[in-house]
Amino acid sequence: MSDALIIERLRRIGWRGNELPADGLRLARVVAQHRAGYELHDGEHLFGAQPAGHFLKRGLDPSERPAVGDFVEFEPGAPPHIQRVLERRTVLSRAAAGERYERQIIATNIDYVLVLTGLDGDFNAARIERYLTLVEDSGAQPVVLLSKLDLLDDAAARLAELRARLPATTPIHALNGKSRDSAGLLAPYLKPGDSAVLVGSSGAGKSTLTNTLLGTDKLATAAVRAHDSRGRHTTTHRALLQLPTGGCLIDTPGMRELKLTGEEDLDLFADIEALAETCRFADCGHGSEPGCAVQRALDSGDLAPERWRNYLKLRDEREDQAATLEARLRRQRGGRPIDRPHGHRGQRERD
Ligand SMILES: Nc1nc2c(ncn2[C@@H]2O[C@H](COP(=O)(O)OP(=O)(O)OP(=O)(O)O)[C@@H](O)[C@H]2O)c(=O)[nH]1
Ligand SMILES: [Zn+2]
Repeated sequence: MSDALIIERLRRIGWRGNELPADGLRLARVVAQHRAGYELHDGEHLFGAQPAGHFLKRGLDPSERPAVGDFVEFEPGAPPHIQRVLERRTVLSRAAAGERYERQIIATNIDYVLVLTGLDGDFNAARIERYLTLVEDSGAQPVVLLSKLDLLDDAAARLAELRARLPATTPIHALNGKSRDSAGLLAPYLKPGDSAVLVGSSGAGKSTLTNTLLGTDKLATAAVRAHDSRGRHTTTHRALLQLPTGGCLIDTPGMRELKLTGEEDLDLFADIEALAETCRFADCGHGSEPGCAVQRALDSGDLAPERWRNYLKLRDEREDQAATLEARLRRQRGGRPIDRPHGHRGQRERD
């Protein structure tokens, strides 16, 4: 097979390089990771592969191992062995569950993260904000999609609420996931060579929209359904979908239950942080302290209680993760406490 054809196939699944590997190695993209190994795609075929021995060394930073979305060099064989991970363009990650603080990669080399929420009863602007926090710093561009527009008489109020909360640079599209028009609307995010992931809670309409993007009919929706042991319907795993627009959609189960990494900025809540800076006491708990700017703003209605709760939740999550990290560092240092820069006690009036 000619190099030109190999390159053309790799372009279809998002490869942007120019040079094919030498030394008998070949290029492919990681589209799934299982306990038993990896699934790779070369733009034409899907096949299994194993990581080379050096990826299994204890103590290796997990982020150095192949992850979904990676372009990798592999040695053909039975089975093929992944030798090297190419440099990542973007990295979506989250805090790994468990007692050790670790970043876990969800997907790499993603250009657009399509955050899907139903405009119906499921609508929750705070949750959308949390999803966006996860995308921040990944290098990928978030796009907010609101499905089930056709079920609402008037979505203007919900759209306005969301527009006011999100950064002006974040696109928001309300759509009907069942309508062909939606494929046209989203085409700019699914151009040839671009990779997108679709995230959103169960029932938001991910499968419906995916089928619309694929241009397949209702039959296909049924075909991708399966029943798990508890009889619930689940979406069977189709790791990489090549779309008619030339882009590809990576569907990874890891995107389904997103958790914050503790490393994101609280940028979306910069106004609240600025407000809290104006409390009389520097270490104000924003409860019943005199001169609390947050309580004042809540009383006057300048700060919506829901937004304040959402901010606290996000902050607590980050603090939990920081505490876990600190405990680990302390264990590593043989139990000695770590100097804390903000270790003051009691109330300290601002000067
Ligand atoms: N009217 C209307 N119904 C929609 C729309 N999008 C999805 N639905 C319906 O909402 C229900 C859930 O949609 P799915 O596509 O299965 O949702 P999902 O996000 O894939 O859900 P999981 O597979 O559980 O993760 C289905 O009955 C769809 O037909 C929409 O834009 N308009
Ligand atoms: Zn306060």
